[in-house]
Amino acid sequence: MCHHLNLSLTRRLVSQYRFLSSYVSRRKMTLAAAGQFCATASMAENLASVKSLIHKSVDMGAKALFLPEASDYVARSPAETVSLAKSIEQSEFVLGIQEELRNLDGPLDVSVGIHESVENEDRCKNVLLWINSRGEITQRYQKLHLFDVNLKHGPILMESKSVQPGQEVLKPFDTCLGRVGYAICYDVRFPEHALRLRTLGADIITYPSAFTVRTGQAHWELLGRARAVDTQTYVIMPAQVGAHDPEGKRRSWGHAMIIDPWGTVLAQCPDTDSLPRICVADIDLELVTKVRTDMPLWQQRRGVGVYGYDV
Ligand SMILES: O=C(O)CNC(=O)[C@H](CS)NC(=O)CCC(=O)C(=O)O
Repeated sequence: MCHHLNLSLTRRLVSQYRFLSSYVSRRKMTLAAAGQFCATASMAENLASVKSLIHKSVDMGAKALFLPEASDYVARSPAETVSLAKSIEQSEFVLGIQEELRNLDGPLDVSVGIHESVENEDRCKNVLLWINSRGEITQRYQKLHLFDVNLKHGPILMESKSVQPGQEVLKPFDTCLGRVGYAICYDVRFPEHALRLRTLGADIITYPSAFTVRTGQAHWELLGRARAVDTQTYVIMPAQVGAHDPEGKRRSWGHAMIIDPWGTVLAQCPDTDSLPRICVADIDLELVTKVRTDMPLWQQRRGVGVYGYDV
């Protein structure tokens, strides 16, 4: 009797396990990595950090690595920011990443934030590039919203002193993970931008950042999760961390993270040191579809007649 019971229980468990594992393995999931490190004013140093993140990502089986804003350098003044800027074709930092990707074993795509110089202009551009596994630059976005703030207890930063703003939203583009929408750092505070990316087809939005410690403590995770829940997309937030100069005048918040379309933080880097790190999570496009089907926000929006504008 007892023997019988155990046998049928075992059978039931085995068949349940078979069902579940076939269900799980049928779902196509692709591993994404979000990078965190501390860029200095030395492009060569930063390239070395980024190369180590590229290798960590491949070792862990990730198919794309998302790097922070200003991965090429974080300068000590607006004047230095402009003077270090290069054209994309002449940036040894970008050329170094392209070459590294061409020589890898596994295929890896990279999203990376850099500065781009503009000929005969006294300001540069803050841009985000997609570099595919063959080392080709296939997408370029220029930061739309510039971080000009003057908080009573700090920070005071005037990004527009050294940077020209972009003029258009970049249409989300296909990648091995899904359709990616591009935005940078301070852009995360503008929900209209995220909503527009979703309307244009994004499954994933990335906000590569160098958030200040003060604003990061108060808003970083809140904003990332809010944009994920607003748009029902994955949100990938690569981040600069720690002190960028020896005096520690400029520090970044860190906490690189990957958030799913339900708002769950799937992975996060610690801020206990400034070592180059990645956190990884599976991108599951079926979850994107499920969240959107269960709660069809985009069929329920009221649009221009009610809000005064469409997203
Ligand atoms: O200066 C560079 O080279 C790279 N760019 C940045 O670090 C930018 C502009 S100063 N930082 C931000 O946008 C922080 C936003 C932020 O912290 C917030 O929204 O609270």
